Amino acid sequence: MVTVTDVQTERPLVVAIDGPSGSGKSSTARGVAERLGLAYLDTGAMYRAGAWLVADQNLSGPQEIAEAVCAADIEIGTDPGDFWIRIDGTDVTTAIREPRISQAVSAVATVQPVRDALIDQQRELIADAERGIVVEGRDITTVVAPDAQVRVLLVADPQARIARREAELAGAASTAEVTDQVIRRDRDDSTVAAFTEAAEGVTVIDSTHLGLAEVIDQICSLAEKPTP
Ligand SMILES: Nc1ncnc2c1ncn2[C@@H]1O[C@H](COP(=O)(O)OP(=O)(O)OP(=O)(O)O)[C@@H](O)[C@H]1O
Ligand SMILES: Nc1ccn([C@H]2C[C@H](O)[C@@H](COP(=O)(O)O)O2)c(=O)n1
Repeated sequence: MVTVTDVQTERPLVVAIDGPSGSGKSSTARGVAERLGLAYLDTGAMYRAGAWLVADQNLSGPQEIAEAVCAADIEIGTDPGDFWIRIDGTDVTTAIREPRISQAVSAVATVQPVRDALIDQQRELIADAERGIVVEGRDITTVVAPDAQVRVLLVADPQARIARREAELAGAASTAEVTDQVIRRDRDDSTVAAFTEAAEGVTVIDSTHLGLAEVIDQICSLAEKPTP
């Protein structure tokens, strides 16, 4: 296996991708990781696993949520071709994508002790990725890995993001529910993570009128000339 390193520092390559809901972060990050032979970390899935646990145990309030999620054992796969996630030994790979979890996840992701615990774990996973990694979420370019050699804010118009999510859910949620999952969720999530504007040094890619392959091409081009 070839190891992708930043030639100037010999650090394994880290590609950080942030953006609002439905902008294409997961699909793009997986595609970049597959093309460059890197690992892939879906940090949103970790918050979703926490939300699944909170729903499963019928918990409420920041204190109960923090106690349960911070004590939980979250294991996550980093192979872009074989994603899985477990919490306390239960496989929740499929369950975390249910609309009820999308609706509830911000209430977990906005609890600061939960963020602190998951950010620590995310940094450990990045440090362990010897062949380099693509990491996507809301605070990767700013908090989790601000020293990543490639930092991208992936955006798209709200109408495009809602339409993409509606197409993906294929009637499983109403337009009002999808709009809530995209617009209200971004509003809540942006109270704890800065993904509505690019931080200094972060490249903005607007995917509104770009196909998935074009976005992957653009990020792979950035990876060919990473910031030291
Ligand atoms: N450039 C693109 N053009 C058209 N459709 C796209 C593009 N990128 C992603 N999609 C589609 O849009 C939908 C949302 O993409 P994806 O799940 O990758 O977004 P996301 O930013 O990770 O969303 P979330 O943060 O809500 O999980 C998927 O159905 C995906 O196939
Ligand atoms: N780094 C991150 C990643 C995700 N979140 C929150 C925001 C989302 O509502 C939720 C699920 O993420 P998704 O799977 O939709 O990308 O997790 C966050 O706060 N920070």
